[in-house]
Amino acid sequence: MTDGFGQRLQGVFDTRGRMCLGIDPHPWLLEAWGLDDSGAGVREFGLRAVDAAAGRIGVVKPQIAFFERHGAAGYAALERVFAEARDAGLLVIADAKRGDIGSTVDAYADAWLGDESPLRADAMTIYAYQGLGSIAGVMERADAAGRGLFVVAATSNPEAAAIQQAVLQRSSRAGERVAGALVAGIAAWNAEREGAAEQRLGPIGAVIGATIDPRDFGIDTNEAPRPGLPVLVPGIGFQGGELAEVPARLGALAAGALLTDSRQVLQAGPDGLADAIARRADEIGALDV
Ligand SMILES: O=C(O)c1cc(=O)[nH]c(=O)n1[C@@H]1O[C@H](COP(=O)(O)O)[C@@H](O)[C@H]1O
Repeated sequence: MTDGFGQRLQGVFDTRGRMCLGIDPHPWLLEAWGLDDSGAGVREFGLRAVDAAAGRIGVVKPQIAFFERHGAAGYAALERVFAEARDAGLLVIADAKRGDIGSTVDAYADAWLGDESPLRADAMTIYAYQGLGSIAGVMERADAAGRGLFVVAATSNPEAAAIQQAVLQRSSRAGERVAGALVAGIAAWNAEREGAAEQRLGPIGAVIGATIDPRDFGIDTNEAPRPGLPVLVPGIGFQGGELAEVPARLGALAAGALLTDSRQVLQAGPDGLADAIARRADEIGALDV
């Protein structure tokens, strides 16, 4: 049986550290890198980013939106970038942020997590605002395939708080905040799986931004879930999140933290990127988690 996503992510933490490079080919970055804003441009950008990450860190997170802007050519570029990343031994998180009724979201899972899909990644980002039950099938599929999910919980953008801090009315978790209930629900799902007791990290994780305090979102940071919860932490650097504050803010959840940085590192340009990644990875490696 193949290792689960949680075990593979833990293996990366132990050997390559906790940095994830976000691959976000913004038009202004393409220009700064001397590349066209085209399918060929985003492919070249993605391949150079993978090349710079390989051997230095363990995870990359292509932001699908910037490839999707180029239609079929953008998707062809993504397939190449994913394949190169896999060949380089990097874990790939497809930042696709999908969500819908269960039967539709299952098809998204086929696209991003299916063994035969050319777009298969090791994990994807997903929304559960149509109910955690709407992604129950995807959680099962991901786990069965040794892949993972990062469920959007408490995001880095300030305008998200109104919805993510709202208090649930009708649910077995009535009275809890949306983000806190999602995190608790995921942790409970991870814990109920067969073999969970032996695993340090579960397959289903949460997105918790570096710019916010998870306690404001009703997220329990005092008690470590068992198995541990993978936590994708965006928002450091360009969005103002302070790396040094992340361990204290996440508290008991810091053990599962994967810190992702896109623009601040990418703006070093193709020639400076490898050094910029190495510097950021060192800063992350020095954190007390
Ligand atoms: O899921 C994400 O990665 C994500 C969640 C979140 O709360 N905030 C957030 O910025 N992101 C993504 O993380 C990346 C952040 O990029 P930088 O701000 O350039 O580091 C973008 O691709 C965002 O779409």
